[in-house]
Amino acid sequence: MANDSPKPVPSSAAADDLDAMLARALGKPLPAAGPTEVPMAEEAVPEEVPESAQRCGFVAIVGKPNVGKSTLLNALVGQKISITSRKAQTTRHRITGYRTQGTDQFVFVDTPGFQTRHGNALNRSLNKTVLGAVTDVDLILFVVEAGRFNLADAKVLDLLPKNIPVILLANKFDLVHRRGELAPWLRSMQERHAFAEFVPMSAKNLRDIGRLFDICGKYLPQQPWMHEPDELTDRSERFMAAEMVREKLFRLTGDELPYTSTVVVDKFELDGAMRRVAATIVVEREGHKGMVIGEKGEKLKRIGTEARQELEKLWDCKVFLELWVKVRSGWADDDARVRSFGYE
Ligand SMILES: Nc1nc2c(ncn2[C@@H]2O[C@H](COP(=O)(O)OP(=O)(O)OP(=O)(O)O)[C@@H](O)[C@H]2O)c(=O)[nH]1
Repeated sequence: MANDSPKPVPSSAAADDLDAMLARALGKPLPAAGPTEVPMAEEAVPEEVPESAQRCGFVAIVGKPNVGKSTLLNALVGQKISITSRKAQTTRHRITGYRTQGTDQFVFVDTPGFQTRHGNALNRSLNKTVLGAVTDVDLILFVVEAGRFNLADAKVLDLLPKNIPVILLANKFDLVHRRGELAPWLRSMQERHAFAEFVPMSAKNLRDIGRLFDICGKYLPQQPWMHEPDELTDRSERFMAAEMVREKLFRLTGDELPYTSTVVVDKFELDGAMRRVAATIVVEREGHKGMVIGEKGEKLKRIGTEARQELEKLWDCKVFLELWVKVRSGWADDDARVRSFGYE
């Protein structure tokens, strides 16, 4: 088993050694300092692969909030299927994305960042989702910010089963300017868990994503694919609509709006080639409603326009999107409400 024999880390790695080690882990050259945006992949349908040659497995992406899990999932799938924002706790559901490359089919499971700060019903539900996601997989990508590790990371690491290989994925490597300082960090990380491999990278760098595929491929068991090679996700269009509105909501309101605001799709209809969506943004207080609507309704209008444009791109059709805002105080503390809004 790969994680029975962690890679030895040089005991007194100088910056050069570390660079060489990182280069080996990543394949040369090291990532450029600035991140490059990952373009949406034009999904090429893979050539016929005989069933006997197919490999297929589950890969869970775990980590505390805001380390870049959703950015990574989107880049791996080659399409935006998970929303991202600077606001922690954007991902609230287990999202499965697929990617088929050559003989390999990867089934990726994205998880909400594990919540340690508040014990409300929403967070209890989120944490249960994380636990469910890591128990039955072939490989775990434990995502941290390169060079950093705190209590929140430690709590996630503690949850990981010992019998499944875990790759330490040191994300946001583009933000590390003194790579030499990573050596002691890496040593301390190896003491915390017998990681199968160490991958410093940037989820925003397409070349790093290619290398990550090569690294992960060898952990997939040999078995027939579970999905069509051009399938990308098991999430419904209705779900994607709610997620897209939620992303724009968080991006455009910044830190003013508490993360407990959510989006519920009230209507989803196919009208010829067009999709008609009506959704409600649910906030906890009257004051939050104003933040969402903005002066003369400008903010809400922008949220609607940006979400509509992204959905039109995603589905390649015209979208008619109607948005409402409602106040439901205390919903995130109420188990029944949390369930009624679609959380498991
Ligand atoms: N510089 C840099 N920023 C990154 C990288 N990966 C992600 N980010 C940024 O980090 C922020 C958080 O990314 P997300 O992908 O939403 O993080 P997450 O872990 O899914 O967050 P939760 O949904 O809260 O669990 C966003 O602003 C991303 O653009 C990276 O490799 N380099």
